[in-house]
Amino acid sequence: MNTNAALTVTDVSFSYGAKKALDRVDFEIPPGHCTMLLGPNGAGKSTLFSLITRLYDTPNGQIELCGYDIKKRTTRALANLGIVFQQTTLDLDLTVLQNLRYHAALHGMSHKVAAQRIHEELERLDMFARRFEKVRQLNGGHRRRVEIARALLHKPALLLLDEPTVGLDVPSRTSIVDYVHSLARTGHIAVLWASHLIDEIYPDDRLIVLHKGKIKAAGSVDEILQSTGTATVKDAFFRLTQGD
Ligand SMILES: Nc1ncnc2c1ncn2[C@@H]1O[C@H](COP(=O)(O)OP(=O)(O)OP(=O)(O)O)[C@@H](O)[C@H]1O
Repeated sequence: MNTNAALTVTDVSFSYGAKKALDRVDFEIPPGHCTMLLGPNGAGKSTLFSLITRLYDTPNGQIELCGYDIKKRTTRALANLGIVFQQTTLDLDLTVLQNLRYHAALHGMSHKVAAQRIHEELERLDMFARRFEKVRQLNGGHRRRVEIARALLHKPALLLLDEPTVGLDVPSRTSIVDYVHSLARTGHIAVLWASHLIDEIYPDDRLIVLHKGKIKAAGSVDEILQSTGTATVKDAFFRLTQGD
């Protein structure tokens, strides 16, 4: 086991009644990389994210964030997590600054520390000049940037992204994909990114392919191409997600 892992998922299963959504799932997410979670519709990605964020209880198996069990040390564990959901969770009638201040307060940051962190993250995302604008006035790409800034305010070790580029135009999508990849590399943060879009994968990313609740493959892009005997991630994905 890698003791530096930001996230460790061990033997996790989950069912909705008789429907098994996750079946003995095991993996680790190391810092310094984007790990792309790929899976067709119904693979179990959202269920997995709901378990990691404690939206659902984990009845079987164990999930640890930076070594803290999310069931036994919930507060310590979740302090290491930043998340961007697929649907926006910003308050549209508050300004950018108000949304971020509110989040910082929930994380127990002092006003001074919050102001400094908000400044830093908005600057890095080129959004500082828009801090007094109401979120409702921002376009989709800018709203996403605010959500990423918010997820990073408390300096999490793991950033969880659930298809954050859905509905964005190509320039906004490209800038967010680039930004998050550089964040993983230079900030040495761990990123777990659920995506349907093969072109969001960079050559040095790690991949997890989930299909019908089971992990079909996990490793670097090269390892997965080699083990499947394919030339592209698209071909590897199709090969791994055919049948059961
Ligand atoms: N509330 C629920 N009740 C019953 N079954 C559910 C529920 N939520 C999800 N499922 C089933 O569990 C399985 C995994 O669903 P999940 O939403 O986690 O997949 P996903 O990979 O996120 O799919 P998508 O890419 O479409 O969002 C699917 O078979 C789905 O139909």
